[in-house]
Amino acid sequence: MAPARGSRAKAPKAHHESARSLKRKRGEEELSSLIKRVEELDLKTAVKNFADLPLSEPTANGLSASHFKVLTDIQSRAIPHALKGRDILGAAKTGSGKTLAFLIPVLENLYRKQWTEYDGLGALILSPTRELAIQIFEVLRKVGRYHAFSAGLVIGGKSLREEQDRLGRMNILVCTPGRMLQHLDQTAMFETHNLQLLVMDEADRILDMGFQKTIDAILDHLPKERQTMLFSATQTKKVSDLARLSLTEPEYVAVHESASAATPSTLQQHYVVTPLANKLDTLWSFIRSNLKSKTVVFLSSGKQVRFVYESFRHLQPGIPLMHLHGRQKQGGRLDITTKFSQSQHSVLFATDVAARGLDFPAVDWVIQMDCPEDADTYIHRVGRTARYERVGRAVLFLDPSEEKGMLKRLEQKKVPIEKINIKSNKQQTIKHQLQNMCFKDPELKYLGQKAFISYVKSIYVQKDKETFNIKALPLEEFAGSLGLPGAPRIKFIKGDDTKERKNASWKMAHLSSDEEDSDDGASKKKKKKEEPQVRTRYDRMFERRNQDVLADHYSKLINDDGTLIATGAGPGAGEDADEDADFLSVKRRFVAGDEGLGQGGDSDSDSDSDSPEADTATKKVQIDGKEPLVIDSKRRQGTKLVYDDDGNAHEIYEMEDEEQFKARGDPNAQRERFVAQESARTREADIEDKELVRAKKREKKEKRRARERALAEEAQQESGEETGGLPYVPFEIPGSASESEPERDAPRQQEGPCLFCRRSQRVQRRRTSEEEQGKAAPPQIETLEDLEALASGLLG
Ligand SMILES: Nc1ncnc2c1ncn2[C@@H]1O[C@H](COP(=O)(O)OP(=O)(O)OP(=O)(O)O)[C@@H](O)[C@H]1O
Repeated sequence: MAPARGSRAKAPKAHHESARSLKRKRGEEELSSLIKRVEELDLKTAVKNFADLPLSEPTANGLSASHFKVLTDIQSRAIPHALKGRDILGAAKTGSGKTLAFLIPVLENLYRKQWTEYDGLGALILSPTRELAIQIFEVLRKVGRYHAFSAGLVIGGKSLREEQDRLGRMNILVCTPGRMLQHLDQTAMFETHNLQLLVMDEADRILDMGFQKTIDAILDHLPKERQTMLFSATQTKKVSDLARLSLTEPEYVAVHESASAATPSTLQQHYVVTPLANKLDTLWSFIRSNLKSKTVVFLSSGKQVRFVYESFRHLQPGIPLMHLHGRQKQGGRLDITTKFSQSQHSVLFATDVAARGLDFPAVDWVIQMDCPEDADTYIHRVGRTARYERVGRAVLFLDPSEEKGMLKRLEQKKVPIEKINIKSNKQQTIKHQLQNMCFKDPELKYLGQKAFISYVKSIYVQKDKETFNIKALPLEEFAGSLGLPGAPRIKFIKGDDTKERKNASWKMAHLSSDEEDSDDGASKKKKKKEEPQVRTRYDRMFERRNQDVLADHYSKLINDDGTLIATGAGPGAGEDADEDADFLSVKRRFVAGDEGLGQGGDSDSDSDSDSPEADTATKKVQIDGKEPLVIDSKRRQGTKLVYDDDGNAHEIYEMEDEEQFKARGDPNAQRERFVAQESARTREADIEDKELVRAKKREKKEKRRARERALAEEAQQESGEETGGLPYVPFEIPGSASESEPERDAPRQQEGPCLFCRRSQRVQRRRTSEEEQGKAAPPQIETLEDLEALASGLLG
């Protein structure tokens, strides 16, 4: 008998459905088996290989595709506890693999809970710096590539609006604290009530005073019932911190606690005693003798970094130089970290923004030109070399006054360090070249002055007075070593604010300007408020360069009458002066013979600058030893001059000899003729001007149209990609290796982003198979935009 109509069509559908339910069943069985294996995991037996851990298929595949096979000590000790949902306090030496120790549990614990986009934010990973957040995100992308979770990077640098749109659908976020709090406070659709895991990398830094308020505010937004994991090479065990985090019976995993040293055994550590005034020479000599190395040089502030970088660049040591500090633009910072990572031989001058967590491959040397504020900072800085079983060398430069105190601190923290001497035949001096360069280049001199001030400031605010003694430092010689003709004068303010600053951690004070995340916004606002409202063009000119940091040397050239030029010193004196006036005020002294900007006089009172009278004061400027030029701002009225072919200046209308004028005829007729001529000239000029305005408008319009056309084309291309392009997706939906496999999350794939996910899976599968066959390399992330595009692309 022939089958009834329609039954033939129904048969494959029924078959398909039963295959699907079979697969779903198999998926469920695998999941419950995984859950059981985790429950039964024996915490006493050390796990050696990732293959021996109860891990989901997507994580296992991600690890093997990233060539991770054997666990490091911290991973083997921490991951089993973390898989069971325990709170973790993880401490292990630098470069020992802490990142995977928290990323694997994050992926696995969400996977076992069958986390989907509808469940919202499942895990929050906090990093103290943007660079580290980016690095963590990249590792997450690598090992999590076969998972279906959406992951995002929230580190600022983009408009809040752009990030807001995506946040609501993220499962895992890697972020810096400041930006995170901004979203928690301002993004309406951003819910955190479901959060399962909170991770703090470099936890001791995140929990220290610099971030205290921000972290407390973030914690207020998070549910108390959650798993919390803290990791650092210098872990906090402070009870108060643990209480703040509501940890429940945390497992303290400190793998190297009983080790004889707090630093990797493959790291050779030395120090040289080099007087402050010789440090630059020593650094230069070191770089010149290590042109085939990769070196990170740590300095105490962004201004120091800029000065050393710029001056060494002028001197051309014969090796690529790079610099990294918190004041650089985000894109630039990422470029530099990428370039340095890829370089074989180069020198990176950096502030402590690069001290923690950054995993630059194959760094040979870490040089600490400026003494670190404490032993923990030392440990993190040297940790940029000798990572994961590689060898590395570190040298600390110490002024004789710092030697005793610092060695004591290092010994207390179990840091083995040996003294070495500089070979005298290798020591070169660049003092004279620097002086010459600073003399010729006011910009460089300005940087040198700023570097000097920021260094002195950094020493002044140090808490450890046993190591840092500002009175013992030869500041005049130090200024000379930077190429400056004398030490910029600095006056230390006594008062409540200074006291507060003195008691604060230097790192905090320093990082507040270096890191986007520090909460220095309020103080910036305050400074803005204090700016004097009326400032003349001359005030601004004088503030622009060199005026706030002038030396004794210059003051000797000032006239005996000591005529004072009062300008906006103190809180209102422009951005840079603001910073220095935070707790140090710079005595203003105007300079004679200072690259054409010389002035005379001395300002004894900072309040001079704040008073509006300062703007109308008489200014006396002396240029290259010539007679002082007196500028009375009350009578400052410009005269327009024209120059003839010989370069002589004339007023526009100069008086003619009266007799000659009368000889030319009736004065009234001459006047009328003159007026008529001038009116005709004005009309002509008017027509030209109007034509010019029209041409400019046309040009503007053209440009706008071109922009619109480009945007339209871009949009077209984008929509083309939506249907046929290859968007890259970091994570794959588990269990979807073939279309016929059960689709655990089938319903969600039918809506909005799910369509994208399915296509992405195909793309990802294609890429993966290509990668496996060695046909295609994983896409290179070159800019922050690439990286952010990954996160946004994932969410469609
Ligand atoms: N199991 C592993 N097998 C091989 N390499 C690993 C393993 N785990 C981590 N690594 C590698 O070791 C290096 C250091 O890892 P990671 O950056 O996680 O160290 P860390 O302990 O967080 O260092 P820091 O304290 O400086 O932040 C990285 O290059 C990483 O790829």
